[in-house]
Amino acid sequence: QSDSSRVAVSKSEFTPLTVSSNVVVGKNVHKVTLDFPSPNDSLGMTTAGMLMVQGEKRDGSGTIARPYTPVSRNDTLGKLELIVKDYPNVGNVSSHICAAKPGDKLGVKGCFTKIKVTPNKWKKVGMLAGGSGITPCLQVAEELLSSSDDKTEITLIFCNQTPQDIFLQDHIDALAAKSGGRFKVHYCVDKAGFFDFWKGLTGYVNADMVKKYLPAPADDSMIMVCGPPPMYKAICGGKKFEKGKAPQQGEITGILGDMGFTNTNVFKF
Ligand SMILES: Cc1cc2nc3c(=O)[nH]c(=O)nc-3n(C[C@H](O)[C@H](O)[C@H](O)COP(=O)(O)OP(=O)(O)OC[C@H]3O[C@@H](n4cnc5c(N)ncnc54)[C@H](O)[C@@H]3O)c2cc1C
Repeated sequence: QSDSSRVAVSKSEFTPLTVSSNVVVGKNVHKVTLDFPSPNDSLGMTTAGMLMVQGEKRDGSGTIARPYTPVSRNDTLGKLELIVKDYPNVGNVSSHICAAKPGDKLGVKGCFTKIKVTPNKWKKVGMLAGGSGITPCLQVAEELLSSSDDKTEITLIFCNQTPQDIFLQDHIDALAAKSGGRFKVHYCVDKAGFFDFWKGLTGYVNADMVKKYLPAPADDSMIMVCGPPPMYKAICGGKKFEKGKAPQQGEITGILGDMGFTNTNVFKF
């Protein structure tokens, strides 16, 4: 962020930003770029952060907002980028964002920090991402890998339903390739089907995969989990939702709980 840079997005009210591009990057997955009012403006985010995006409800009954995770870097000037998975025919804000055309405006509020990530805070970080749950994991990996002082060993297991559903693979593989071994990636699919060429992991994430690829429970390690509710339930237990309160982490149960992980070394996005 340069001295003359201004934070473009307010934490207290929705700031309208103009869509400058909307590109399909996978099955029902879009990369949407939003321009800041000035090319010198910045996002003002502390990693790992998210922002709220407004959208029209599908039934036309008004506007609602949902959280999304910027995948552009904190120091990117003039724009922010989102990766959004559309739920066609059922989604509300996801469909609103994915249908946006260059020139359209989207209301954005934030950024809000979910967990502060700084270089060498942990020795090892494991990541379990399901589908669009890749976005916070990518944000954290990019932030740590961009620091020349950082030595964190990061291992990601990126889960999708089938090999065709995997998106951003080129981007993720390129990050790993230039990380000097600091960032390792394993792809896992529920079903490889007739994809004989599939060389990755198959089936839902299990204890053997966690033991083999991710850090063991330790004070200087952290496992980050982001995916759909059934994935949280199986891997670490769901987040705790109470009316009128921000979502809480909830107890660590499931595969990670059985392996001795606790809230000190697991974070649910
Ligand atoms: C901290 C945080 C960060 C997030 N970051 C991102 C991000 O970077 N990119 C992104 O794409 N999403 C992200 N999400 C999810 C996002 O906030 C919305 O929940 C999602 O886009 C669906 O919102 P919606 O308004 O379209 O659908 P909703 O109105 O919430 O749901 C409508 C219907 O859509 C279907 N649906 C919604 N979600 C799912 C799901 N996960 N699996 C299957 N069906 C579903 C269901 O049928 C549901 O009844 C994040 C969530 C959190 C909590």
